[in-house]
Amino acid sequence: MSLSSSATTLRKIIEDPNGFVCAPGVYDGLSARLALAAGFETLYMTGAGTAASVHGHADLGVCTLNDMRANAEMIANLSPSTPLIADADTGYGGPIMVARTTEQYARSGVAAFHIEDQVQTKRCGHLGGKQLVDITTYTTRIRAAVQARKRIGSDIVVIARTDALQSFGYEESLARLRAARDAGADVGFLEGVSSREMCAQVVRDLAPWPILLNMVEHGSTPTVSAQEAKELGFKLIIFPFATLGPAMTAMRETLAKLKRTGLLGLDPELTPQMLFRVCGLDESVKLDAEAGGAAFDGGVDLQEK
Ligand SMILES: C[C@](O)(C(=O)O)[C@H](CC(=O)O)C(=O)O
Repeated sequence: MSLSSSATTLRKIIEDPNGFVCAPGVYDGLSARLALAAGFETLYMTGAGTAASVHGHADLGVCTLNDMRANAEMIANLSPSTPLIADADTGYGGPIMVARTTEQYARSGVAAFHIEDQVQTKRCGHLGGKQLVDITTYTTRIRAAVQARKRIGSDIVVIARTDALQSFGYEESLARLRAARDAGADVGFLEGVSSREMCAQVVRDLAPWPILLNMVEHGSTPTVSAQEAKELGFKLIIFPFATLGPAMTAMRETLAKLKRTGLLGLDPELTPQMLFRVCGLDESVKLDAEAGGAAFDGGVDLQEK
């Protein structure tokens, strides 16, 4: 399988007039395994989830290129044929760093990434008070990514995100996305779309350029389902909190129960074997045996005594 194959797969879906991508946000190996097991054909690596899980920090520009690349590489290689769209924040510096980000993501098996026009001390797009770089700096970032992609002969999909809506309004956001498109970006992403009308409008104003919808429930964007997004003309929809949100609720509830009762009270089917099976237990045991190893000859299930 060639290095760019999942990027090529994603490109084909985006170029297909009937193609549509619905990608749940994942932030670590287990959440990615669960999304794959649920049958999703594209994954999204959330930067907010990476900051929260890797560093225990808020989405405030805490993750470095190395943090993000390492997490993306691990996730992308759990199922190399499944395209992974990864957050690339601001590109982590000037044009030289944006080029490094592009090359490293491509070589790590990432199929697509988004770069935005916030300042380096960025924040989650659904927080207030965002500060932006000017349009020239933004298009320089996009150009650096597009040129790097071409230089290494990768199909990695460059998604141009603008955060300009909150401070500068729709027309400026449109101008920024048009400039990014002219600089060679493959997909547009208007962060924090604030109404359904605007959803339809941004798709129309930039047609036939493919547009991504970022579905952050309880953020700045009205709740739109994957089906509705498709009907509105979006080509891709990501749900950054698809696994982080429910994980947080479940962990909180179980921890409170442990504190209260001294027990977890987990579902009976949640055995260690079941958890590890989600994480490739059987494939690993098979691999060992096929190589002539005998470590798991007796299996891994508990024997009745
Ligand atoms: C898409 C995003 O960049 C992410 O990190 O997943 C975030 C999501 C969030 O924190 O609400 C963003 O929209 O900025």
